[in-house]
Amino acid sequence: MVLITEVSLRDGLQIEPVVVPTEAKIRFATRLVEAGFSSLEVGAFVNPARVATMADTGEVVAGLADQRAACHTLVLNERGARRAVAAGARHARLVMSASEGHSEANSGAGTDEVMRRLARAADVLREAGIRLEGCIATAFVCPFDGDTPVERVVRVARHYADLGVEVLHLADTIGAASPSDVTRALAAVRDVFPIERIGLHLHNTYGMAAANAWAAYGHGVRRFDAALGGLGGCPFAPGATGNIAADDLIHLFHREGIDTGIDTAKLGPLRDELAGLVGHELPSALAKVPATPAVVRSRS
Ligand SMILES: CC(=O)SCCNC(=O)CCNC(=O)[C@H](O)C(C)(C)COP(=O)(O)OP(=O)(O)OC[C@H]1O[C@@H](n2cnc3c(N)ncnc32)[C@H](O)[C@@H]1OP(=O)(O)O
Repeated sequence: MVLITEVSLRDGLQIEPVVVPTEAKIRFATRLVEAGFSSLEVGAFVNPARVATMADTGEVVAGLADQRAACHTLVLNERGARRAVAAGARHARLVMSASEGHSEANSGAGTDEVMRRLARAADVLREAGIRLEGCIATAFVCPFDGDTPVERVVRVARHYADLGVEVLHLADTIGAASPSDVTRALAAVRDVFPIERIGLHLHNTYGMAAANAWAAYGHGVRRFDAALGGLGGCPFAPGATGNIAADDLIHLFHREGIDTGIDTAKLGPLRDELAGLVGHELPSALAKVPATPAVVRSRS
């Protein structure tokens, strides 16, 4: 069994020029849950002047309070943590970059300062009983600084462990990692988090996301972020394109006889709905092929 966190309402939408109405976000998240997703990323408590489409994250979280799925949101500072608490969030994902260049572009501060901010944010979140996960952006390659040394990744992982983070996510923010990069980083952080508490957040910029996911699976990783249709990208990382497509990744696992708990028959209509919300076609492989039940099936 693999846990796929569907991130289109956060990472998917954050790079889109349209602001999707709150009600449409809540409706789409509800349908994702009906399709079998038990974990979603639904927004980010960040400065709305920098990412306008995340301004309603509090309302989205509140609107999904009755859902049985875990609804995750990003928190990058104490202000964001207090907003998460006020919205009644039960899960939060701390985020910081491993590299200095992306940290400055994304968070407006270097990594030392962001570590201090996240410590204050984690205090607020823990106090409210919110479960913490931690994401390391640019864990493999930075668009400004180049390859990220694994020592920088391990340093952030240790900080997260000290803050009470339960699950560590390594993010290939610009989709430039290769399977050996994934192997190297996993080997380094496994001393800090056990493999069952490590997830991968992949982008498909250079077409290597599926290879990276499969390499990680071979090392024991069972948690993956993915966005339906391959929507997404970081607005503060030049050259970043879409997330690994949830529909393609689920197809890969199902063909390999690995269960995801997702009903693939529901993914096509959901992908169409998402394309309608953002106003353009989505780039996943499955978006381009006709539905062929003999191929798109679970062997598990
Ligand atoms: C790799 C990824 O894909 S991560 C996801 C994409 N990246 C993001 O969403 C991060 C975007 N960045 C940001 O939102 C900001 O840089 C933050 C929240 C990380 C830090 O903000 P800073 O600019 O350092 O905060 P600072 O304390 O200087 O405040 C600047 C303004 O933002 C506001 N602000 C700061 N944090 C928040 C927050 N969490 N929520 C709402 N407003 C905020 C402040 O009130 C202030 O507003 P003002 O100008 O009206 O006075």
